[in-house]
Amino acid sequence: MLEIRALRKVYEGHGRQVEALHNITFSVRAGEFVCVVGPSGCGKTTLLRCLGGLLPPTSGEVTVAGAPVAGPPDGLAIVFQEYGRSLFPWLRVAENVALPLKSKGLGKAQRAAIVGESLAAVGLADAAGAYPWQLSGGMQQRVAIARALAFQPRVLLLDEPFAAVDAQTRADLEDLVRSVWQRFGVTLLFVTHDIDESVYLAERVIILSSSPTVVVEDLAIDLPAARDQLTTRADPRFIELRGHVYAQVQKAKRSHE
Ligand SMILES: Nc1ncnc2c1ncn2[C@@H]1O[C@H](COP(=O)(O)OP(=O)(O)OP(=O)(O)O)[C@@H](O)[C@H]1O
Repeated sequence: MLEIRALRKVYEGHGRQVEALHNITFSVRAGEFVCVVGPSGCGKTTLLRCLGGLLPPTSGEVTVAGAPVAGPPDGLAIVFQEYGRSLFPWLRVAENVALPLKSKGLGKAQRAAIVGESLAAVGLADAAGAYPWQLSGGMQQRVAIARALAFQPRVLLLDEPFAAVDAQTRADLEDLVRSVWQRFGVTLLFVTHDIDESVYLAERVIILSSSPTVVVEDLAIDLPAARDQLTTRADPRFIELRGHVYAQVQKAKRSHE
């Protein structure tokens, strides 16, 4: 579903060059849940922007469902880290969630049904009439997830979506994203710098090095599909996997110092 081949991205400007991505190759099959983890500043956001068609690569190729990405691909939605800036404060929650449906040419009743279903999926059916600024940070991020779901994407990209919420809310949102993935069968690429989060969430973890950024390892997460914040995180296999990812990230950092 997602193919990234020899992707390189160099930012140029003000007389200097920053090579954010050196050479990235990996793919994500339809319906997979893959996390990308790597040290701060290694180019995770740059990678997602290239995938989402928001940024042209310097070289290499990115395809979504077989089609080369030249602009935002059909059927792809992105949830950003900064929920505060991604929702419109002058629109009510339901209106924010309805926004991506405008271009789909659906009738009013159909739009309302999809909005209601998406809000219910994130546990916010009661908040439809509220304004985003009346909600907590975690609730606002759930609205952003509902908006992405309303679009009924085949591919969902999430860029450190829980970085700005407290630990308890973060755990709830992690479980929400896994249940959404299981229920809607969407292909999901989730970027995080949090090693525990990547192992808890994904079926596969792509570990990136620091700059010049390459894929260090493509690791299958062979934990049971039913995950639980208490039992999964206490599972010896979880502890082994997170230890392995941690060591790889540390090694990747050291090799560039
Ligand atoms: N628009 C830009 N112009 C120039 N350099 C940029 C631009 N955007 C990002 N960079 C540089 O590219 C590198 C990768 O940035 P990016 O934001 O993709 O990393 P990241 O892994 O998402 O970082 P973090 O984990 O801190 O969010 C950094 O060195 C950053 O300074």
